[in-house]
Amino acid sequence: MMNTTPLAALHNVSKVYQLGDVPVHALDNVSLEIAEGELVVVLGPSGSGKTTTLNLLGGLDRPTEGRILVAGEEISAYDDDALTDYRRRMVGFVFQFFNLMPTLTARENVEFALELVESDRRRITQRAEEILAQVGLAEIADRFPYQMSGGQQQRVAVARAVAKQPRLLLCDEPTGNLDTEAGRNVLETIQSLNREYGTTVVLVTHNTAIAEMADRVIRMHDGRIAEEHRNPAPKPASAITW
Ligand SMILES: Nc1ncnc2c1ncn2[C@@H]1O[C@H](COP(=O)(O)OP(=O)(O)OP(=O)(O)O)[C@@H](O)[C@H]1O
Repeated sequence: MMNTTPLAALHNVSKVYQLGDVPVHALDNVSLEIAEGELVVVLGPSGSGKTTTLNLLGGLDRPTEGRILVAGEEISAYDDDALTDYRRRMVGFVFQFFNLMPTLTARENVEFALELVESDRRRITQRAEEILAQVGLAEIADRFPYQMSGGQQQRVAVARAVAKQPRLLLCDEPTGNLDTEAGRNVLETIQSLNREYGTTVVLVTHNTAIAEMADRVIRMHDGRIAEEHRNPAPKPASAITW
């Protein structure tokens, strides 16, 4: 049984960016609930508000209007320090461009992220080892990013994001810079973390094929939710192609 209290909720959220004198309505009165353990794919054309939604959920930005609640915390009311603390405790991010530290190995990239939330050196080492094995990278843990394929780098980025066991994993176009096979591998990794650990995932993309792996699909258009449906039989990521 799914918990009925949503893990995350947007209530009548609007976001207006000011471009000089011109207001840009990135989100227009969006309401949305995300259940704990759900894997949600957000689709939509460029400029429809996908990244804005993700950034608001992740506490990288604040709404102009409306409320955002995550795990009972009203993050839209938080100041900068509280938001930083929220991101550290609750959120893992994966971006299109892997954003690994080029001078650190895969293992060190993961350990570096863990150091922000954990001080026990032994636990950091252990946890990094464990998560790299889980995403199938144990053998290349001591390589630097330039010694890895794009897909491997993105899996390190996923490992880094989930090492601290965040409640929410937010992925912005995680396969956008990868070929189909490497992209599929990354999606398999994300799906297995969702299935095995119940990590709630929100994945933003304009690749409609990826929607097949979702529990729920949300389509955005012009800063609004244009359509939303539950997927009765989500596909294993391994079966997706584009
Ligand atoms: N920091 C900002 N300053 C001004 N305008 C912004 C800013 N961020 C986003 N916007 C505008 O808000 C709207 C929504 O942008 P958003 O990035 O959320 O769309 P998106 O659906 O993620 O698009 P893409 O697929 O291209 O990433 C766009 O019109 C964009 O130009």
